[in-house]
Amino acid sequence: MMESQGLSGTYVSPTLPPLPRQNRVLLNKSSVCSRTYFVVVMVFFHVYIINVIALLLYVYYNNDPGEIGTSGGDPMINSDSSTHQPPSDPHKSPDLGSPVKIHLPRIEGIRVGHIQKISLVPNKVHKMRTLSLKPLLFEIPDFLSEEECRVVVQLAQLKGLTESRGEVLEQLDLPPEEIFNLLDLNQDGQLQLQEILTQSHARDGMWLTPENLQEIYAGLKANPDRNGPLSLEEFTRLSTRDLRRFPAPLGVERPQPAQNSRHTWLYQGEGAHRVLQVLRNRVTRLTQLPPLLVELSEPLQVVRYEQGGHRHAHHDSGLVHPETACSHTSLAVNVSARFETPCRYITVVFYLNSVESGGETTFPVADNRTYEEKALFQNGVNLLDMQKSCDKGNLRVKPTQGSAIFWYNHLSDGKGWVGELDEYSLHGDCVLAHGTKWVANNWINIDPDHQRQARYQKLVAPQQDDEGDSGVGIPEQHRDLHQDL
Ligand SMILES: O=C(O)CCC(=O)C(=O)O
Ligand SMILES: [Fe+2]
Repeated sequence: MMESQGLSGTYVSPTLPPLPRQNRVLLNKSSVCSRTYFVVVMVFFHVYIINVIALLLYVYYNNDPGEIGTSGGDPMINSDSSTHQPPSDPHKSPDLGSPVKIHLPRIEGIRVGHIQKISLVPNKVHKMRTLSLKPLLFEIPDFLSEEECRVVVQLAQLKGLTESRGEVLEQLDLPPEEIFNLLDLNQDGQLQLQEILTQSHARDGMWLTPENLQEIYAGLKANPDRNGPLSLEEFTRLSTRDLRRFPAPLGVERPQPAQNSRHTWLYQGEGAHRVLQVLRNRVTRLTQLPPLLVELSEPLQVVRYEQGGHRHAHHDSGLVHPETACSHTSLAVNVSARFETPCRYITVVFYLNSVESGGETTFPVADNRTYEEKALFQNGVNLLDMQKSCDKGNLRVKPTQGSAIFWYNHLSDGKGWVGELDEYSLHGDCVLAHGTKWVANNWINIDPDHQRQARYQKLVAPQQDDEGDSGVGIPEQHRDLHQDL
């Protein structure tokens, strides 16, 4: 009884005889235990507090107002949840010496046929329709007024149009070793499948026909591992015959001029014709991109096609690869990359007149379940060839005066910046059956390498850079109401 009192009680009556030694030891042990318990609890408590503080700091720095390349907060005010809000990510830009948060707004397509109301000009509501999700492609009827279309065409005529580079048929009279060497991008002495596939993305410089590529592709597939690589010896055996320039098919002796178009470039910056400046601002509102990114992009390209004119399927932008640099940033940032590509995040096409027959812009693989190079050349059909296969593509847009279409040539990188080339953005321009077709291309150039873009901006637009908001935030008056119907 006494023992149990001594063990469990905190105070021991002074009138009671001293506790046996063993019990005293037990008492001491008990107080040590409670101290240890207290220390452990305190340690946990502190760790918990530190975690909470770290979390708060993380949230704080992730919500810091952006600098270069940011949209400056809510990029697009939308009536419902259809607005894409890319997750934020703090990027360090050593050249700018400050953490930079990048949010490129990206308009959501929701589903094919979805219509959003957009406010682009005062007292007018435009309806923007989703044409495809892969690529993310929209059509905006009446984007330009008849008068604006007329002014753009006349300004182009005033400036003068030059012959667009035709696609020529020419036998390649280079020795196979040299062709092999040109194709061997990584210079490892072997041809990998990826190196051949890369060729099919090439734009104007395309110099092998799809048939040539198919032949080499078949050779790679025929190799024991079914995927190449090809040695020079194997390549020589395979392709010494009939290497021709794109897009003339083998056996064609006297091809028609393939493109039959003329073009010019119209500057849209300060001092340019009011209509051109207005159109540029409208594109900024449409895309919701930071104005500076739009301002620093290529001028407006105006193209006139005559009867028979067309453009084979191509990508407007290039593959994102460590070996490639963007044309617009390469000089400014002095990079020494092996290849240069126009980094066109977005293409906006304005139709300046209506076309009766032919001349559609076509997206051969839009919304296909998968994208496979070899699916472009199947059953004797070459989906890249607009002279033969225009009607075989998945989607065609008829040019209607004043309409605009726009699409993203790149995917998002998942952090709010420009990611990989969207291969589904492959498009071409069908043969114009008769008459004339006038279009304008507004390309928005953004380097997928954010640091290169930031350095470029710092160089070409230093004032805006120093102003804090970098001139790339969306001005209040540019914020649109995008409303889904
Ligand atoms: O004219 C068209 O419809 C599209 C033109 C085009 O894709 C281009 O010039 O890159
Ligand atoms: Fe194009």
